[in-house]
Amino acid sequence: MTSSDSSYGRRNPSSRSRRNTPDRIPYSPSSAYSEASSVRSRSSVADAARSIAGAFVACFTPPETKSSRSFVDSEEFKAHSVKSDASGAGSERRRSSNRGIYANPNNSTHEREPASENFTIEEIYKATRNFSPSFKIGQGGFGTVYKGRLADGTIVAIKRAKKSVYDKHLGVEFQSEIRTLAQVEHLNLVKFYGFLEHEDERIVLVEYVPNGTLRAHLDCQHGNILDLAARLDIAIDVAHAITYLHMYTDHPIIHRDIKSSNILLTENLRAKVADFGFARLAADSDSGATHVSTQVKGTAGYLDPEYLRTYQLTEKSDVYSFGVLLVELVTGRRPIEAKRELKERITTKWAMKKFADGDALSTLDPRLERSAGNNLAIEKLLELALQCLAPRRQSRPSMRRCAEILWGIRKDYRELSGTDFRSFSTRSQRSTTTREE
Ligand SMILES: Nc1ncnc2c1ncn2[C@@H]1O[C@H](COP(=O)(O)OP(=O)(O)OP(=O)(O)O)[C@@H](O)[C@H]1O
Repeated sequence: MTSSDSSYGRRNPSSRSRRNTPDRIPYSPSSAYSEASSVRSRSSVADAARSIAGAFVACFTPPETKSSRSFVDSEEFKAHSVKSDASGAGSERRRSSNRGIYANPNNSTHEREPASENFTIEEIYKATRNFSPSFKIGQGGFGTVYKGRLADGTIVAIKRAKKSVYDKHLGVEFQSEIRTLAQVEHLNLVKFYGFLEHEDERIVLVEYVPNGTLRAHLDCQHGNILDLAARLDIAIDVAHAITYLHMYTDHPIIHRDIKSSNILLTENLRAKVADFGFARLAADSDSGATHVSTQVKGTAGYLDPEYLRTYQLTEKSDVYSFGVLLVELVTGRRPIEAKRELKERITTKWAMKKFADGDALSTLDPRLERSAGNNLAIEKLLELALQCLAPRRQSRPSMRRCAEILWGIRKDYRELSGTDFRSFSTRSQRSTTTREE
C-alpha cells in the first residue's frame, strides 16, 4: 500500500495463465524451502516451527514514509465524512462522455452505489481541486492517492495512475477484471467505486477509509497502541475479507498482496482490506487448475515460498501472507527488520523459532502487557501462524478455517480477560453485527 513496501510488478493482464517473458525482474528466493511437518500435535508444531524457521528468504523492505495529511484532515472533509461502514448518501445520476466503468452489485448495502455511477473527469478535478497537492494522502506503486469529496458529499480516495503503470497494464483485460472487482462487496473490503479513463488520465475511485493503515498503527504513528483485543478483531476482519474473496462465486479471487500496509482502519478500528492492484480471479475451482504466471507479484517478506518456487498461484498464497500478518500483529515488528541482528531479521523465522523453543511470550510486542489473556492468545496466534506459514500449501488451512480458529482464540481471550477487559466492551459494540456470534 505504501511506497515503503517493496512490491513487485503490478497487474499484468498479458501474462495471465500463460508463460510470457516477464516485463519485470521476478523475485527470486535466495534459499531453499524445507518440508512442513504436521502441525497437529504440540511436538510436531514445534518441529514444523523449526522447519519453517530455517527456510526464509533474505530480502529487504525500505522504511515507510509519511503521507501529507495536512489539508485533507481539515474540518472541510470531516464535516462530510462518509460513514465508515456504509458509503455515503444520495442518488444523483451522472452522465459522461468519458469511459467510466461501473458495476451493479445486487446485494449492495450502500445507500448510494458509487460503483454503479458514472464519474466524470470534471467531477474528479473538482473533488481534488485539480489534483492539488494539499489533497494528496499517499503515494504507491500505482500512483498518487488523493482524498476528494464528490458533489453529493461522498468522500472518496482517488487513485491517479502513473503513466508508466497505465501504459503497460490498463488494457482491455484489466478493464474486464475491474468490472468483476467492482462487484465485490464486503464490509471488510475497501469498496471499489469506479474507474475512469480520460485522455491521459487513468483514475480509480475507492471508498475512503479514514484511520490509516494497520502498519502505521503498529508503528504507533497515531499515538495509541493497538491492544491485543483490537489486533484480534483486526485479524478476524481480515480473515473474513479474504474468506469472502476466496469463496467468491465460482471464480475465487486471490488478493496476492495481503500485508499490514494494505489493511486500512476505520475510526472504530474495523479493518478493511485494500488494494486489488494485484488481485486476479483464480482458476476454475472444479478443474483444480492453478494459474501459472511468469512473474511473481507481491511484497517481499509476505511471499509464499511455494509460489516463488513454482509460479503456481492458489488461494493458499494469501493464507501464507496472512500467517506473516499474524506474526506482525503479535510482535508489532515488520516482516523484515533490516536493522536487527541477523537471527532476528526475518520476523517470522525468529518468532517461529521462539515458538518452537517454547518461548512464544518473548515475541510479544513489548508495548503490550503480559496478562493471562494475552499470553494464551499469542501462543495460539503463533500456532495458527505456523500452520499458515507451512512451506507446502496443502498443509496450510483454508482462510475460512483460519477465521474459525480465530473466533475460538477470541472467545477464550474474552473469557480469560474477564472483567479486566473493560475497554473491550466499548469497542465490541461496533463489531457484533457481522461476527460469528
Ligand atoms: N482507500 C483509501 N482510503 C484512505 N487512504 C488511502 C486509501 N487508499 C490508499 N490510501 C493511502 O494512500 C497510501 C498509498 O496507497 P496506494 O494504494 O496507492 O499504495 P499502492 O499503490 O498499493 O502501493 P504499493 O503498490 O507499494 O502497494 C496508503 O498508504 C494510504 O495512506
